[in-house]
Amino acid sequence: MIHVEHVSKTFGTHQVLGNVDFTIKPGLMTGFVGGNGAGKTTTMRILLGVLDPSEGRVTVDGSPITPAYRAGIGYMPEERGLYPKMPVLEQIVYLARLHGVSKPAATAKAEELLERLGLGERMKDPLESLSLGNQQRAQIVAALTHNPHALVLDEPFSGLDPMAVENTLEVLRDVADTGAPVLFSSHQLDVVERLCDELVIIADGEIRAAGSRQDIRDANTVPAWDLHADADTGWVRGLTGIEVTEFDGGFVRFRADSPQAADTVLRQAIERGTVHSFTPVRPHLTEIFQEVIR
Ligand SMILES: Nc1ncnc2c1ncn2[C@@H]1O[C@H](COP(=O)(O)OP(=O)(O)OP(=O)(O)O)[C@@H](O)[C@H]1O
Repeated sequence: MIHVEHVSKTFGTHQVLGNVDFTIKPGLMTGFVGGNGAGKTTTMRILLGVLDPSEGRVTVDGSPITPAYRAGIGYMPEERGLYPKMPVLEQIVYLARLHGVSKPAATAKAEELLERLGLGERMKDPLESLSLGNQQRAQIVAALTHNPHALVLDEPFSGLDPMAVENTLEVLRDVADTGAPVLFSSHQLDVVERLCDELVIIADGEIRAAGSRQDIRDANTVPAWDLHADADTGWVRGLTGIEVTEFDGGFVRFRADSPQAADTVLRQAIERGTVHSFTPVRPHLTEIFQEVIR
Protein backbone atom coordinates (compact mmCIF):
# COMPACT_ATOMS: atom_id res chain seq x y z
CA MET A 1 0.00 0.00 0.00
CA ILE A 2 1.27 3.45 -0.89
CA HIS A 3 0.62 6.08 1.78
CA VAL A 4 0.95 9.80 1.15
CA GLU A 5 1.51 10.85 4.76
CA HIS A 6 0.69 14.35 5.99
CA VAL A 7 2.28 16.00 2.97
CA SER A 8 2.45 19.79 2.70
CA LYS A 9 4.05 21.79 -0.08
CA THR A 10 4.85 25.47 -0.21
CA PHE A 11 6.22 27.34 -3.22
CA GLY A 12 7.74 30.54 -1.82
CA THR A 13 5.01 31.79 0.47
CA HIS A 14 2.22 30.01 -1.41
CA GLN A 15 1.07 26.82 0.29
CA VAL A 16 -0.43 24.55 -2.37
CA LEU A 17 -0.78 21.35 -0.29
CA GLY A 18 -1.75 21.22 3.38
CA ASN A 19 -1.52 17.98 5.34
CA VAL A 20 -2.50 15.79 2.38
CA ASP A 21 -2.95 12.25 3.68
CA PHE A 22 -4.43 9.25 1.82
CA THR A 23 -3.65 5.68 0.79
CA ILE A 24 -3.58 3.87 -2.53
CA LYS A 25 -4.47 0.26 -1.85
CA PRO A 26 -3.07 -2.69 -3.80
CA GLY A 27 -5.42 -4.19 -6.36
CA LEU A 28 -7.73 -1.15 -6.37
CA MET A 29 -8.22 1.77 -8.72
CA THR A 30 -8.17 5.02 -6.79
CA GLY A 31 -9.52 8.14 -8.48
CA PHE A 32 -7.92 11.43 -7.45
CA VAL A 33 -10.47 14.14 -8.11
CA GLY A 34 -10.35 17.90 -7.84
CA GLY A 35 -10.84 21.04 -9.84
CA ASN A 36 -8.15 22.98 -11.70
CA GLY A 37 -5.32 23.98 -9.38
CA ALA A 38 -6.55 21.77 -6.52
CA GLY A 39 -3.13 20.13 -6.09
CA LYS A 40 -3.41 16.78 -7.90
CA THR A 41 -0.34 17.14 -10.10
CA THR A 42 1.79 18.50 -7.26
CA THR A 43 0.81 15.52 -5.08
CA MET A 44 1.63 13.06 -7.86
CA ARG A 45 4.99 14.71 -8.49
CA ILE A 46 5.84 14.38 -4.80
CA LEU A 47 4.77 10.74 -4.89
CA LEU A 48 7.11 10.14 -7.82
CA GLY A 49 9.99 12.10 -6.29
CA VAL A 50 9.96 14.77 -9.01
CA LEU A 51 9.28 17.30 -6.22
CA ASP A 52 10.20 17.16 -2.53
CA PRO A 53 7.49 17.77 0.04
CA SER A 54 7.92 20.70 2.44
CA GLU A 55 6.56 18.41 5.15
CA GLY A 56 5.43 14.80 5.34
CA ARG A 57 6.54 11.74 3.40
CA VAL A 58 5.47 8.90 1.13
CA THR A 59 5.68 5.32 2.38
CA VAL A 60 5.15 1.89 0.83
CA ASP A 61 3.92 -0.77 3.23
CA GLY A 62 5.06 1.39 6.13
CA SER A 63 8.62 2.15 4.96
CA PRO A 64 9.80 5.29 3.16
CA ILE A 65 9.41 4.91 -0.61
CA THR A 66 12.71 3.96 -2.32
CA PRO A 67 14.16 5.05 -5.68
CA ALA A 68 13.86 1.41 -6.83
CA TYR A 69 10.15 1.34 -6.02
CA ARG A 70 9.64 4.67 -7.76
CA ALA A 71 11.46 3.40 -10.85
CA GLY A 72 8.95 0.56 -11.12
CA ILE A 73 5.91 2.84 -11.08
CA GLY A 74 4.14 3.39 -14.39
CA TYR A 75 3.91 7.18 -14.46
CA MET A 76 2.03 9.28 -16.94
CA PRO A 77 2.98 12.88 -16.19
CA GLU A 78 0.85 15.90 -16.92
CA GLU A 79 3.39 17.10 -19.46
CA ARG A 80 3.28 14.24 -21.95
CA GLY A 81 6.77 13.01 -22.66
CA LEU A 82 6.92 11.21 -26.01
CA TYR A 83 8.97 12.33 -29.01
CA PRO A 84 6.79 13.76 -31.81
CA LYS A 85 8.91 12.56 -34.73
CA MET A 86 9.71 9.04 -33.55
CA PRO A 87 7.53 6.06 -34.56
CA VAL A 88 5.13 5.02 -31.81
CA LEU A 89 6.22 1.42 -31.24
CA GLU A 90 9.92 2.22 -31.51
CA GLN A 91 9.86 4.84 -28.77
CA ILE A 92 7.65 2.85 -26.43
CA VAL A 93 10.05 -0.09 -26.73
CA TYR A 94 12.97 2.30 -26.19
CA LEU A 95 11.41 3.65 -22.98
CA ALA A 96 10.67 0.15 -21.67
CA ARG A 97 14.28 -0.84 -22.36
CA LEU A 98 15.42 2.07 -20.18
CA HIS A 99 13.50 0.29 -17.41
CA GLY A 100 15.53 -2.87 -18.08
CA VAL A 101 12.99 -4.82 -20.14
CA SER A 102 14.50 -6.88 -23.01
CA LYS A 103 13.75 -5.76 -26.55
CA PRO A 104 11.66 -8.83 -27.51
CA ALA A 105 9.65 -8.67 -24.27
CA ALA A 106 9.09 -4.90 -24.61
CA THR A 107 8.06 -5.27 -28.26
CA ALA A 108 5.59 -8.06 -27.50
CA LYS A 109 4.06 -6.15 -24.60
CA ALA A 110 3.87 -2.83 -26.48
CA GLU A 111 2.27 -4.48 -29.52
CA GLU A 112 -0.32 -6.20 -27.33
CA LEU A 113 -1.22 -2.96 -25.53
CA LEU A 114 -1.28 -0.86 -28.71
CA GLU A 115 -3.64 -3.41 -30.30
CA ARG A 116 -5.89 -3.34 -27.24
CA LEU A 117 -6.05 0.44 -27.33
CA GLY A 118 -6.88 0.47 -31.03
CA LEU A 119 -3.49 1.61 -32.33
CA GLY A 120 -2.53 -1.66 -34.04
CA GLU A 121 -2.52 0.00 -37.47
CA ARG A 122 -0.55 3.06 -36.33
CA MET A 123 2.45 1.49 -34.54
CA LYS A 124 4.99 2.43 -37.19
CA ASP A 125 3.74 6.00 -37.67
CA PRO A 126 5.45 8.99 -36.05
CA LEU A 127 3.62 10.14 -32.94
CA GLU A 128 2.90 13.61 -34.37
CA SER A 129 0.86 12.11 -37.23
CA LEU A 130 -1.66 10.70 -34.72
CA SER A 131 -4.71 12.57 -33.48
CA LEU A 132 -4.43 14.01 -29.96
CA GLY A 133 -6.65 11.26 -28.56
CA ASN A 134 -4.48 8.59 -30.20
CA GLN A 135 -1.31 10.26 -28.89
CA GLN A 136 -2.88 10.07 -25.47
CA ARG A 137 -3.45 6.31 -25.94
CA ALA A 138 0.22 5.92 -26.90
CA GLN A 139 1.18 7.77 -23.69
CA ILE A 140 -0.86 5.30 -21.67
CA VAL A 141 0.85 2.37 -23.37
CA ALA A 142 4.25 3.97 -22.63
CA ALA A 143 3.38 4.03 -18.91
CA LEU A 144 2.43 0.34 -18.91
CA THR A 145 4.95 -1.47 -21.10
CA HIS A 146 7.63 -2.02 -18.43
CA ASN A 147 5.24 -4.16 -16.33
CA PRO A 148 4.95 -1.58 -13.55
CA HIS A 149 4.14 -2.65 -9.99
CA ALA A 150 2.07 0.49 -9.43
CA LEU A 151 0.46 3.14 -11.64
CA VAL A 152 0.24 6.90 -11.18
CA LEU A 153 -1.52 8.53 -14.11
CA ASP A 154 -2.21 12.25 -14.45
CA GLU A 155 -5.49 12.76 -16.34
CA PRO A 156 -5.26 9.57 -18.44
CA PHE A 157 -8.85 9.81 -19.66
CA SER A 158 -8.91 13.44 -20.75
CA GLY A 159 -9.53 13.72 -24.47
CA LEU A 160 -10.37 10.03 -24.97
CA ASP A 161 -13.55 8.99 -26.76
CA PRO A 162 -15.95 6.71 -24.84
CA MET A 163 -14.67 3.54 -26.55
CA ALA A 164 -11.05 4.43 -25.70
CA VAL A 165 -12.10 5.15 -22.10
CA GLU A 166 -13.56 1.62 -21.88
CA ASN A 167 -10.49 -0.02 -23.46
CA THR A 168 -8.13 1.95 -21.23
CA LEU A 169 -10.17 1.05 -18.20
CA GLU A 170 -9.87 -2.68 -19.01
CA VAL A 171 -6.13 -2.39 -19.42
CA LEU A 172 -5.74 -0.51 -16.12
CA ARG A 173 -8.02 -2.98 -14.37
CA ASP A 174 -5.76 -5.83 -15.54
CA VAL A 175 -2.79 -4.08 -13.93
CA ALA A 176 -4.75 -3.53 -10.69
CA ASP A 177 -5.75 -7.21 -10.74
CA THR A 178 -2.08 -8.15 -10.45
CA GLY A 179 -2.21 -6.49 -7.02
CA ALA A 180 -0.79 -3.13 -8.13
CA PRO A 181 -2.02 0.09 -6.52
CA VAL A 182 -3.43 2.35 -9.24
CA LEU A 183 -3.95 6.11 -8.86
CA PHE A 184 -5.33 8.31 -11.61
CA SER A 185 -6.34 11.94 -11.46
CA SER A 186 -9.29 13.53 -13.12
CA HIS A 187 -11.47 16.58 -12.91
CA GLN A 188 -14.34 14.65 -14.53
CA LEU A 189 -16.15 13.20 -11.54
CA ASP A 190 -18.70 11.34 -13.68
CA VAL A 191 -15.89 9.32 -15.30
CA VAL A 192 -14.12 8.62 -12.02
CA GLU A 193 -17.29 7.65 -10.23
CA ARG A 194 -17.88 4.88 -12.75
CA LEU A 195 -14.30 3.70 -13.08
CA CYS A 196 -12.69 3.64 -9.66
CA ASP A 197 -13.00 1.58 -6.49
CA GLU A 198 -11.89 4.35 -4.17
CA LEU A 199 -11.95 8.12 -4.40
CA VAL A 200 -9.80 10.86 -2.97
CA ILE A 201 -11.34 14.32 -3.32
CA ILE A 202 -9.00 17.32 -3.06
CA ALA A 203 -9.79 21.04 -3.04
CA ASP A 204 -7.47 23.98 -2.30
CA GLY A 205 -4.64 21.57 -1.46
CA GLU A 206 -6.63 19.71 1.20
CA ILE A 207 -8.24 16.29 1.18
CA ARG A 208 -11.98 16.81 1.60
CA ALA A 209 -13.13 13.18 1.40
CA ALA A 210 -11.56 9.76 0.83
CA GLY A 211 -12.72 6.15 0.74
CA SER A 212 -15.02 3.92 -1.27
CA ARG A 213 -18.00 5.49 -3.03
CA GLN A 214 -20.21 4.03 -0.31
CA ASP A 215 -17.99 5.39 2.51
CA ILE A 216 -18.08 8.86 0.97
CA ARG A 217 -21.83 8.70 0.44
CA ASP A 218 -22.45 7.50 4.00
CA ALA A 219 -20.18 10.16 5.51
CA ASN A 220 -21.73 13.01 3.55
CA THR A 221 -25.39 12.08 3.33
CA VAL A 222 -27.88 13.82 5.56
CA PRO A 223 -30.78 11.35 5.87
CA ALA A 224 -33.62 12.64 3.72
CA TRP A 225 -36.78 11.25 2.16
CA ASP A 226 -39.11 12.03 -0.75
CA LEU A 227 -42.86 11.62 -0.34
CA HIS A 228 -45.27 11.70 -3.30
CA ALA A 229 -48.93 11.68 -2.31
CA ASP A 230 -52.32 12.48 -3.80
CA ALA A 231 -53.14 15.15 -1.25
CA ASP A 232 -51.26 18.32 -0.37
CA THR A 233 -48.23 17.53 1.85
CA GLY A 234 -47.91 20.95 3.52
CA TRP A 235 -48.79 19.35 6.90
CA VAL A 236 -45.29 17.74 6.99
CA ARG A 237 -43.82 21.16 7.83
CA GLY A 238 -45.41 21.19 11.27
CA LEU A 239 -43.96 17.90 12.53
CA THR A 240 -41.25 17.77 15.20
CA GLY A 241 -37.86 16.37 14.15
CA ILE A 242 -38.61 17.14 10.49
CA GLU A 243 -37.11 19.82 8.26
CA VAL A 244 -38.74 20.32 4.88
CA THR A 245 -36.21 21.18 2.16
CA GLU A 246 -38.47 21.06 -0.92
CA PHE A 247 -42.23 21.24 -1.29
CA ASP A 248 -44.61 21.26 -4.24
CA GLY A 249 -48.20 20.30 -3.46
CA GLY A 250 -48.26 16.49 -3.37
CA PHE A 251 -44.47 16.29 -3.23
CA VAL A 252 -42.23 16.97 -0.26
CA ARG A 253 -38.56 16.31 0.42
CA PHE A 254 -37.62 16.41 4.07
CA ARG A 255 -34.78 15.67 6.48
CA ALA A 256 -35.57 13.69 9.62
CA ASP A 257 -33.77 13.62 12.97
CA SER A 258 -34.33 9.86 13.17
CA PRO A 259 -35.80 6.98 11.14
CA GLN A 260 -38.70 6.98 13.62
CA ALA A 261 -39.51 10.60 12.73
CA ALA A 262 -39.53 9.62 9.04
CA ASP A 263 -41.85 6.66 9.84
CA THR A 264 -44.26 9.07 11.48
CA VAL A 265 -44.48 11.04 8.24
CA LEU A 266 -45.27 7.88 6.28
CA ARG A 267 -47.91 6.74 8.78
CA GLN A 268 -49.65 10.11 8.74
CA ALA A 269 -49.47 10.29 4.94
CA ILE A 270 -51.23 6.93 4.65
CA GLU A 271 -53.92 8.09 7.09
CA ARG A 272 -54.45 11.22 4.99
CA GLY A 273 -54.86 9.52 1.60
CA THR A 274 -53.02 7.71 -1.18
CA VAL A 275 -49.19 7.54 -1.02
CA HIS A 276 -47.59 7.09 -4.44
CA SER A 277 -44.04 6.67 -3.19
CA PHE A 278 -41.88 7.15 -0.11
CA THR A 279 -38.16 6.81 -0.75
CA PRO A 280 -34.87 7.67 0.96
CA VAL A 281 -32.89 10.25 -1.03
CA ARG A 282 -29.55 8.90 -2.29
CA PRO A 283 -27.53 11.90 -3.42
CA HIS A 284 -25.46 11.44 -6.55
CA LEU A 285 -21.74 11.49 -5.91
CA THR A 286 -21.55 14.56 -8.14
CA GLU A 287 -23.78 16.44 -5.69
CA ILE A 288 -21.63 15.36 -2.73
CA PHE A 289 -18.54 16.43 -4.66
CA GLN A 290 -19.98 19.91 -5.24
CA GLU A 291 -20.76 20.09 -1.53
CA VAL A 292 -17.36 18.94 -0.18
CA ILE A 293 -15.21 21.08 -2.48
CA ARG A 294 -17.03 24.31 -1.51
N1 LIG B 1 6.37 25.24 -9.48
C1 LIG B 1 5.35 25.93 -8.96
N2 LIG B 1 5.54 27.14 -8.43
C2 LIG B 1 4.52 27.85 -7.88
N3 LIG B 1 3.25 27.39 -7.83
C3 LIG B 1 2.99 26.18 -8.34
C4 LIG B 1 4.01 25.38 -8.94
N4 LIG B 1 3.46 24.21 -9.35
C5 LIG B 1 2.13 24.28 -9.04
N5 LIG B 1 1.86 25.47 -8.44
C6 LIG B 1 0.53 25.90 -7.94
O1 LIG B 1 0.02 24.89 -7.13
C7 LIG B 1 -1.40 24.81 -7.24
C8 LIG B 1 -1.78 23.37 -7.53
O2 LIG B 1 -1.41 23.04 -8.86
P1 LIG B 1 -1.53 21.56 -9.44
O3 LIG B 1 -0.96 21.59 -10.83
O4 LIG B 1 -0.98 20.60 -8.47
O5 LIG B 1 -3.12 21.37 -9.49
P2 LIG B 1 -3.99 20.31 -10.27
O6 LIG B 1 -5.01 19.83 -9.29
O7 LIG B 1 -3.14 19.28 -10.90
O8 LIG B 1 -4.70 21.20 -11.36
P3 LIG B 1 -5.06 20.94 -12.91
O9 LIG B 1 -6.25 20.02 -12.92
O10 LIG B 1 -5.42 22.31 -13.39
O11 LIG B 1 -3.85 20.36 -13.57
C9 LIG B 1 -1.80 25.81 -8.30
O12 LIG B 1 -2.25 26.97 -7.66
C10 LIG B 1 -0.50 26.06 -9.05
O13 LIG B 1 -0.48 27.35 -9.58
